[in-house]
Amino acid sequence: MQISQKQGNKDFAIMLNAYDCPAMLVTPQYQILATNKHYLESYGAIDQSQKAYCYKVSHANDVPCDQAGETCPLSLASASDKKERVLHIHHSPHGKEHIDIEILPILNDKGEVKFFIELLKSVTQANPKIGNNEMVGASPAFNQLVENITRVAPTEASVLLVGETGSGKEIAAAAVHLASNRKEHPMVILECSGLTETLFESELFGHIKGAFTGALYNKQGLVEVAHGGTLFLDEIGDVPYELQIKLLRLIETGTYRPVGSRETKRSDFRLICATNQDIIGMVERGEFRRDLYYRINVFPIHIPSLKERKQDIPLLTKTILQRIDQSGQYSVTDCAISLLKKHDFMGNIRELRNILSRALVLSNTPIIDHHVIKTCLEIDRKISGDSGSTTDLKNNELNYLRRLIDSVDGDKDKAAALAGISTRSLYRKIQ
Ligand SMILES: Nc1ncnc2c1ncn2[C@@H]1O[C@H](COP(=O)(O)OP(=O)(O)OP(=O)(O)O)[C@@H](O)[C@H]1O
Repeated sequence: MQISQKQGNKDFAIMLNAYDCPAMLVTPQYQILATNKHYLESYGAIDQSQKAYCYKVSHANDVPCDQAGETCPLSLASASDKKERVLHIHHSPHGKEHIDIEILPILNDKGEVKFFIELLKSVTQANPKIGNNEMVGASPAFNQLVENITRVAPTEASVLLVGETGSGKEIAAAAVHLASNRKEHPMVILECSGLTETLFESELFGHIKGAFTGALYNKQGLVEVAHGGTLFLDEIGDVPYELQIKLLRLIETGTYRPVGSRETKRSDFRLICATNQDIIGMVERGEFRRDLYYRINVFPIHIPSLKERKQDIPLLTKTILQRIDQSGQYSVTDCAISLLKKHDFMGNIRELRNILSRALVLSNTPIIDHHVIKTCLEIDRKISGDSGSTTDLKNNELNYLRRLIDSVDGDKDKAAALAGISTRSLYRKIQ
């Protein structure tokens, strides 16, 4: 616990220790009067030789956040006289961090705000700097996403993640699960597209031996595995209409029957669904059950496309590069990043990842420059049939694919996956 000697306010400062997270006592003039023991453990002592202001300590700013064009929790709580909550990126001894801030105004008997208690909860599923597995980003669209995830995660509400392909729906589902009270239990994923009725049912509910031809053993369903944890249904819009009623029954009652069994089982899971389709349009066209839509759509979260968060491209590029090449020897030039920023990423972050995987193969040096990125982007356009078919481009593509195959020791399935094309197309192209 740290108390500003000049201000005293010891009683308030002692109270801060009752919070199980870092907390500080702040005046309406932004001055930090005290911090609790969790604050000290997480962020260290504040220099009290001069007045410590929250905007200086947490943001390294010289003016309050609202004067720097950001939301200021203090001014929000002053205006409402109520508890407020915002997501901020703080500077800390560990670098930049997403922090979920809760701020409580303390009023005197005249109803004037005397102090604020600021609670700071670190959001570990998001990272505004290069990170290992978490979602990274620092743009307003990304911060809004993190704020939504942080709010809904501790509740039991069903979440519907809506976003374009490759925009990060699965990683967002994992972030919700990891920030929930169910994080010690599994998150089970079912990819709903392309499943026949029998397969869907037996995957989800399990089956007993002899339930259908080929059912040689009893098989546990994913719903059972998800007990206590989270069930993530990816591409929910692809569940055939006839099967939607079974899903509805499961969600409404928490009960199900393994295929071929008369026994009714029960599972307690939190539901997260994802789609890249216009699911409301599907409801209106009668392709998706309205009752099921209302069940899965308790808390919808929009996953921004890369187009909506172009300013995250430099950070994402560096992070993804580090994740695909753990030797850490590769770097990207500013010119290459500018080129990436101009690209229209229809496949979003997955496309960015593919392009960077290709760049590693094509680059002759550990410095990935704009020439390499340009070639990777041109190959992409060529593969999707969207550009002039110059001989150069064809040769580039051929060279690239050959080097890609060499780099994975001749494994053509792996090379095709890296190039984002089918193995058949790969064979056709290298003939
Ligand atoms: N914010 C992020 N920070 C770092 N990597 C990310 C982020 N968002 C997505 N990715 C990466 O981008 C790739 C695609 O993400 P993900 O699989 O979650 O997308 P998706 O929307 O579920 O895709 P699909 O629509 O095909 O199911 C993954 O490699 C994932 O790790």
